[in-house]
Amino acid sequence: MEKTAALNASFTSYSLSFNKILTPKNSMAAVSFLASFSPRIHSLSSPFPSLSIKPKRPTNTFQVRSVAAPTEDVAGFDDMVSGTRRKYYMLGGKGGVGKTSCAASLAVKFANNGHHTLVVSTDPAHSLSDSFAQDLTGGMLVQVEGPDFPLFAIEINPEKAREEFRDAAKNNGGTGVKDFMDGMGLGMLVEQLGELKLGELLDTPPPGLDEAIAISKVMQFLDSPQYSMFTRIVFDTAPTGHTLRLLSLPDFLDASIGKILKLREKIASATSAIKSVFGQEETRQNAADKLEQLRERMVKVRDLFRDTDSTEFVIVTIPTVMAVSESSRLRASLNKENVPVRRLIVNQILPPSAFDCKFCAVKRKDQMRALDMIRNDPELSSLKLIQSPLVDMEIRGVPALKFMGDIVWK
Ligand SMILES: Nc1ncnc2c1ncn2[C@@H]1O[C@H](COP(=O)(O)OP(=O)(O)OP(=O)(O)O)[C@@H](O)[C@H]1O
Repeated sequence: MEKTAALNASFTSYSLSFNKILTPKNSMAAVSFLASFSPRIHSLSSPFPSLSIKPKRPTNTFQVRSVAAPTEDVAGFDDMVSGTRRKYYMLGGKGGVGKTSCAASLAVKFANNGHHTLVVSTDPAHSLSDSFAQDLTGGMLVQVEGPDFPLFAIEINPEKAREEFRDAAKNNGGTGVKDFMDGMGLGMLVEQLGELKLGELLDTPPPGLDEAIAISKVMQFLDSPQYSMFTRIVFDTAPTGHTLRLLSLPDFLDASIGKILKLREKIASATSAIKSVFGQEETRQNAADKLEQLRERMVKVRDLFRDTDSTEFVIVTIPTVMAVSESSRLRASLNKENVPVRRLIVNQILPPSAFDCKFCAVKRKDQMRALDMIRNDPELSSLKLIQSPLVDMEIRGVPALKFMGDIVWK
């Protein structure tokens, strides 16, 4: 009992001193702020033993120290969790900054707040299974054990998605048709549509395609009534570069697939002999339908990213100049594409400490510089700034994710 109280007091001072800049002036306000949160924090059990050491000082006397001074907001979780209309949250940013940890912790928090939640990994290098410390592989919905309410996860296999596109496209007038047309002396027709670069498109699909298809596949099954119970969908997306390409991809694909279909029609009407290439009329029609469906789904993905009512892209970063610069570029691109962004998570911030070693002091200064950069960055300064501390253990498993979620998503 005594140990639990010590743990709670320690964690209370940990998380609050982290989130507030304490100066002699506001320390009393901080103490009452602290008191107002204590019931929620008391219910936490820390999966990080090393964070659960007894407090350095009693809460009401802990030394007030100016540690980090960013303009900090709470995430506005109440707003994120309210309502039963389906909402999509896409978490993205530079590689390794903590996208998966933030996405998984958000999913756990939604589920623990009564939402049927689905967390989707479209990152070709999946780490959801590692993050939840459960086997979620296989490209199917798998229930995550641990949260209070149903939480499902899916890791989409991008290679498989890419194959599907390749097959559908090939059946509808890809390289095979071009070769055939050349053989028939009808290459001119294909040349007229030369800018299509069909062979290239099919053999080396543009980057971002697999992720776009992965998202469209998820949307496809979410459209069916048997999955209508999911009210929160959290996407753990691929690193920035992929995301940016994905954003411009739907327009590109929309045009390309449209052209492929047009080519197919032209060729089919040019000669009935072409039928031998496409096979039976029925097969041809099926393949055409498939491609058309794919095109429609791409358009849906594009629209989903831009739907301010149901979707939000949350940028995750760390306090380094490189990561902040990349986040700024990501925000600018998302803005250009009209993708709604309201929140920026700055992950892995050094927790406050009364006595820094030399390394930590330098590191802290460095982080402060990056936080300053965010505050002065025209793309990032308007976003809600959510701080997430660097913890001294890996965030793995539902209890750890719950712990993280309760710090980040407030
Ligand atoms: N706040 C934190 N404190 C300590 N460790 C953290 C924190 N956030 C993330 N980590 C750790 O950093 C590593 C990378 O995190 P994560 O997989 O969430 O990043 P990611 O951005 O999804 O990476 P990738 O781009 O490779 O998919 C993991 O080992 C995770 O446990």
